[in-house]
Amino acid sequence: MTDIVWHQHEIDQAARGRQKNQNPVLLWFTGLSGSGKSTLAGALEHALFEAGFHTYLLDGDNVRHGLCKDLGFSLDDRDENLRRVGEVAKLMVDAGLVVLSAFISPTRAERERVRGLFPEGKFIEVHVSTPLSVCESRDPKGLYAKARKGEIANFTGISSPYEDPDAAELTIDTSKGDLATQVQALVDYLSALQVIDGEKMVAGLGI
Ligand SMILES: Nc1ncnc2c1ncn2[C@@H]1O[C@H](COP(=O)(O)OS(=O)(=O)O)[C@@H](OP(=O)(O)O)[C@H]1O
Ligand SMILES: Nc1ncnc2c1ncn2[C@@H]1O[C@H](COP(=O)(O)OP(=O)(O)O)[C@@H](O)[C@H]1O
Repeated sequence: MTDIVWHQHEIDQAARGRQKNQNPVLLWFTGLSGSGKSTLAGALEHALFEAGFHTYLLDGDNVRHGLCKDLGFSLDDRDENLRRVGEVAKLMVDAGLVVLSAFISPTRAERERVRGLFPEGKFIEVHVSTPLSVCESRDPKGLYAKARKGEIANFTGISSPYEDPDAAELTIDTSKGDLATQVQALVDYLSALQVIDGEKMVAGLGI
């Protein structure tokens, strides 16, 4: 590795962001299975896309069909899953995009490692803090029932740990309030940070 030297290209992240009228960042949604990560990230992406912003949503279930299909759910495999996703997200932010990611990402160390890939302010951690009891009662994929019966090993919240973030930029419990209000809170945060120009958002957010 010592013989490999970084090549600084002329077109950089700031230039790509300017071209797209946005300030590229990574919004990292973390929380239990069924907490609402994909729903929230998907609704926010929809609202941003409708307003003309340039986005990409990286979703755990989807990434595990390709880039990470060789990985399971041991803590080591999750670590490698999130290492790869962090690096891919970094490239996408560098490409000028507002990147959203929806991964359980159960440990503080994994999330802090991804945060460490970005300058201050570019990694926005969103803790989807919906309680385990609510996630388990939703059980949209029937996975909690299988985990309780011992048919799935290492299931987050049941037989594998989830560590709550200490200092997430935002915390959203989807068992309270409605989706439109939650998405509006995210949009307001991005506008305040000048990631996007909030004036461009379409009324109703497309929800
Ligand atoms: N053992 C176990 N534990 C947790 N989740 C499981 C497991 N097995 C399969 N699934 C399904 O995989 C989705 C989570 O994948 P992630 O890549 O987000 O997980 S991780 O960040 O690497 O921990 C998760 O998706 P979400 O429900 O969208 O969170 C589950 O559908
Ligand atoms: N903001 C929300 N408000 C109310 N219910 C929600 C919300 N987001 C998700 N849900 C419910 O929770 C279930 C799981 O959501 P999902 O986004 O798939 O979670 P995750 O990606 O964290 O596994 C959905 O099928 C839906 O019924």
